Amino acid sequence: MGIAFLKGHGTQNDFVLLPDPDGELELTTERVRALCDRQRGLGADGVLRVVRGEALADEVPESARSEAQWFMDYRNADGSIAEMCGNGVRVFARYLVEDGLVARGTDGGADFVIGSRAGDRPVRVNADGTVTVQMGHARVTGESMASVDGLALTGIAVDVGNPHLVCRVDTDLTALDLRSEPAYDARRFPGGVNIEFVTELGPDELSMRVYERGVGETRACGTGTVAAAAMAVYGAGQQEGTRTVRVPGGAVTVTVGPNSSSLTGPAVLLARGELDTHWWQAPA
Ligand SMILES: N[C@@H](CCC[C@H](N)C(=O)O)C(=O)O
Repeated sequence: MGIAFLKGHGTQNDFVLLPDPDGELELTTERVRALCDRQRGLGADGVLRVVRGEALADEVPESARSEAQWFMDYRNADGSIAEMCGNGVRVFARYLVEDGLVARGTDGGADFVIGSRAGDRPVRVNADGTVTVQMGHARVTGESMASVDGLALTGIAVDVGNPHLVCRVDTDLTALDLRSEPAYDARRFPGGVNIEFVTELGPDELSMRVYERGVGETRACGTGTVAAAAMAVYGAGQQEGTRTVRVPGGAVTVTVGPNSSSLTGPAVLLARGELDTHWWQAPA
């Protein structure tokens, strides 16, 4: 028997899911990198290990211990661990419901909680397959600088469980060269940072590109869209507000309040199969 996997994406931020209810898989950096590699692996921006909360209790910091039945063990494509993934958690939630690991209610939707290293995230899998996630407080923690493609930008630092630097861009967003990592203040972000480039398209609509920590440019970043909406809503002097955030891979809806935020968007499962056990032992 090989090792079960699924492939999914949320606004084209794509993931390999590894169902591992009892926490038996040894998810090494090498294996994550090989799985995510688009030539020698399945190809993905990250890996979502689907594990029961009780099975992972010893591996997660005390602050992230959860009573939730399922825990999202998230890894970036370079093998690093991140606290949270807003697109990944939607795909993770949809998998649990589609495979009957969480039951739907009479309205066809399902409400439950998923544990993550950033804390518990209540989710609703809607009857139409979209997913709404309560993303917690998007906390603005100050300002910092980034530079990319010859542009020096001032950004707003936003903590969505993981770190973000949201930079407003007045020039054509599609022309930005994000093939290499933007420069940022490593003293301010010693663990690295996800950097969003954002243009306001109208009072309720943003356009965003992102360079993700541990991955590179991706076609979407859920936590990044929450950070971008927080920048726009709070920056407009509002306590709460809703924004459509357009990214290269689609669009999501984000609502930001004084101490809370929510993210609604698509979650797609497109394939499932088995990894070869020989490859898993020594990914080539
Ligand atoms: N794609 C994710 C964010 C994944 C983690 C991030 N790269 C980090 O290192 O913090 C999302 O949809 O939020």
